[in-house]
Amino acid sequence: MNGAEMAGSVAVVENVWGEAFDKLARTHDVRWEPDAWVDDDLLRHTLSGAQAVVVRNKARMTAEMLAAAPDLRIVARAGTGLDNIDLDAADNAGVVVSAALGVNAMSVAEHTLALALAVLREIPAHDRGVRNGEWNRSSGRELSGKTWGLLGFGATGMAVARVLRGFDVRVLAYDPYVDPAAADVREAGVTVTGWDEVLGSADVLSVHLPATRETRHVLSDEAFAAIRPGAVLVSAGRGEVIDESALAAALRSGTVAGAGLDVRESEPPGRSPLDAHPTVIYTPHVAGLTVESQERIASVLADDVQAVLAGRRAVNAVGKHDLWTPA
Ligand SMILES: NC(=O)c1ccc[n+]([C@@H]2O[C@H](COP(=O)([O-])OP(=O)(O)OC[C@H]3O[C@@H](n4cnc5c(N)ncnc54)[C@H](O)[C@@H]3O)[C@@H](O)[C@H]2O)c1
Ligand SMILES: O=C(O)[C@H](O)CS(=O)(=O)O
Repeated sequence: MNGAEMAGSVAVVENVWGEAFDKLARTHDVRWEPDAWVDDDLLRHTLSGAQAVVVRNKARMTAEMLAAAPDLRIVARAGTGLDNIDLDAADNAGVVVSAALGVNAMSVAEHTLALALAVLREIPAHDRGVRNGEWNRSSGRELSGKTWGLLGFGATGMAVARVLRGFDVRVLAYDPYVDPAAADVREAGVTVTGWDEVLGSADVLSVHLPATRETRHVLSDEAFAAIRPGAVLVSAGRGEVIDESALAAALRSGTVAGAGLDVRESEPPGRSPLDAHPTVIYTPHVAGLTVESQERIASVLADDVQAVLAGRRAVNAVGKHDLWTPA
């Protein structure tokens, strides 16, 4: 197909991959600018004339950016968190926002378990030791028989609960927006309860909260003071939820025994007091990134982009419109 026959123009402004995106490029005029999110001017330039844009978690789709892209019909979010997209502005502009909600949840759940077990069994420290010629056979701690607390019981919290079925653990969850009587919640075998109970009971506390005005720094000095002493913390939602200075203090005092952090207050992070702590394990925001999840995400989003550009409804719309609605 030559440019004139293509079924619409698509700007890819962050690093996304998957076979379905490659297929989309055979029928649509796809402009790959994976670094365009870094600079607002470059992003604006890349969006000019685009009818669809594919973003991850960095490109800031603000009201101003949407206004600079008058041809835009759909913002396709290759992932879950929506903190970089002004949904109200997209709604007002008649633009569809499609997101792969829940599509990477099992990847996040497996990674959450991996981080918790790595902290409990001190795997990175042992690995470093053996490479340095040491043979330090100290005891780790079991997960069996313990209490796991989930902060946020949406798709990823629910997937963690599913993975935990293979372990002998009691699972508590804090999420005031879920109905404890809903069938999927009851079937998950999880007790949905209050903030204080989850904090005060959990031996492992995993965080699966989105970044919102309400969740910023909810894990503060005050919250760490309420945590069960010696708990392990895993952070797999958004870094802004945890006040990292408060976490560093909680690690120093021993309130928190160790932490597995996939997400950080700023990404990539600068040097941090957490770096010096031997029981802190980092991963670079990869909990949701697996070959399988990225293929699934590409598939659902490419379908939605194709649909909206052809005048059909998006299946994964998260805003007011599932069909482009010229403002
Ligand atoms: N580390 C990663 O790679 C990765 C991957 C996927 C998602 N995420 C992040 O994790 C977040 C959660 O993902 P998800 O798929 O479970 O999303 P989700 O929307 O399915 O679940 C989020 C849950 O948080 C709850 N919640 C919102 N505000 C709350 C509050 N103040 N207190 C308690 N609960 C609250 C909601 O009710 C919802 O049930 C996403 O928003 C995204 O930012 C990170
Ligand atoms: O929100 C998500 O889905 C994850 O944080 C992964 S990414 O899409 O933001 O990279």
